[in-house]
Amino acid sequence: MNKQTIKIPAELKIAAKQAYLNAYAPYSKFHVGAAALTTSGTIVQGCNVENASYGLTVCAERNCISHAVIKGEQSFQMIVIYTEQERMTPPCGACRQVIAEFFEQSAPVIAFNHKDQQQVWSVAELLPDAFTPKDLLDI
Ligand SMILES: O=c1ccn([C@H]2C[C@H](O)[C@@H](CO)O2)c(=O)[nH]1
Ligand SMILES: [Zn+2]
Repeated sequence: MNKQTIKIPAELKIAAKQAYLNAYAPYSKFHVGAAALTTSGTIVQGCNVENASYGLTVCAERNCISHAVIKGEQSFQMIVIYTEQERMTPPCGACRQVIAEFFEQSAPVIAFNHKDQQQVWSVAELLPDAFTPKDLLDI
């Protein structure tokens, strides 16, 4: 994965922005949209969904991946995360673990904002030496 040459489909960014509009974040007011491109080329969306019991909040990235799994998609090319923050929003630790379950180590995770600034990480950069299905092979 070359961060300079990675091609992000315009539709993927549009999908993340659209999901952002549905974020349910009355407590933090921190709205997040995500969209993932599956290996088969389809786009799935997610937004953060908070709860009055704060700890039950689910992030946009994990909702996006679960949404894909529900649709029968378990393999991905990339995921984009949209916020309207000056600082690009990286996935939290829980989301990094779930991303590592389904994405190649070299797959790009792209954060972008309303000014179309962006930051790209590989899955391996976000979660080096991740615990993944390969670590369960001995049981
Ligand atoms: O990458 C991130 C970071 C945070 N959040 C959500 C969780 C919570 O609803 C709010 C503030 O943490 O933003 C996401 O959805 N994705
Ligand atoms: Zn998260």
